[in-house]
Amino acid sequence: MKNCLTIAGSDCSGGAGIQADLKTFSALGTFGMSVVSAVVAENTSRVISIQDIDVKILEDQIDAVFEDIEVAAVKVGMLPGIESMRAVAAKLREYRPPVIVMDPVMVATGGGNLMNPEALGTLKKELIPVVTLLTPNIPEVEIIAGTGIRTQEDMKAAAVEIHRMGAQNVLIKGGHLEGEAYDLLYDGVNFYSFSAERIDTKNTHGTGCTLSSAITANLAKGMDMPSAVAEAKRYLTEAIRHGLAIGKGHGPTNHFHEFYRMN
Ligand SMILES: Nc1ncnc2c1ncn2[C@@H]1O[C@H](COP(=O)(O)OP(=O)(O)OP(=O)(O)O)[C@@H](O)[C@H]1O
Ligand SMILES: Cc1ncc(CO)c(N)n1
Repeated sequence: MKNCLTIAGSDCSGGAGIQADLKTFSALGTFGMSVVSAVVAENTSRVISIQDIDVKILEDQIDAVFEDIEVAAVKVGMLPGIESMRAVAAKLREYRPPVIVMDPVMVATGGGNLMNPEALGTLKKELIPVVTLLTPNIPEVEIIAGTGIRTQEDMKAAAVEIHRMGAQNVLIKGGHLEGEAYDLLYDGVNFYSFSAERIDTKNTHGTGCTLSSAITANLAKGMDMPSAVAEAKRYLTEAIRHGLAIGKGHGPTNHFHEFYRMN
């Protein structure tokens, strides 16, 4: 079995963050481990408050995993500010895991800032250059690349720009655009399109976390990048289709739908 590590925030309501990542890692047959970067008091409707984890114990958690266990792939999710970004970037440079997938989480589905906007420069300078794959949504692309995104051509241009910043691969998620659920992968040479039907639901809490951790698990299992993304998207689409009407706001994705188990 391959071992996957998520470095991310805790969502006490279980739909996003490390909780979504660990459920996905398990559902896809990998062994999941987690380093907590922040504790977020949130639910399907709102973010109440956030406590950043002290940098020392953030670093110690990463050391605890890497000094003892072989890590096939790392997923990085919410990093709340400059200090946590610097610490994680330094540890990733030190331990050099074979795969690093980063979801540059900025805002929760139900609203609420999860990243200090002042950390944008650190994200660009220290983290983007070390990642195997960056998986921004449209608003995150607009902030990172500094351009408005309305069309698939805009997505292509922004993917090239983010690749230039140092990300080996870029997957721009089109969930925030209208029409089909269209995502675009760029590996520095080729573009790959991934389309799925848009499911009419408000239960989309944790979709981004689920997709990036599914890609991480698939890469850990040895798939190439386009296959890992295609399979993860298939998993996610079914997890949304069977999404759970839990809570009063955006319910979570469902990791135990029959479709995926049977396939
Ligand atoms: N209603 C939907 N039906 C099908 N696929 C969807 C739907 N909404 C989003 N997706 C897909 O879910 C993935 C996540 O996309 P999105 O752009 O919503 O990311 P995100 O904003 O980072 O997610 P999160 O809500 O977790 O923050 C993408 O593959 C996107 O195409
Ligand atoms: C902890 C955490 N990470 C990521 C997201 C993105 O939806 C969230 N809502 N909460």
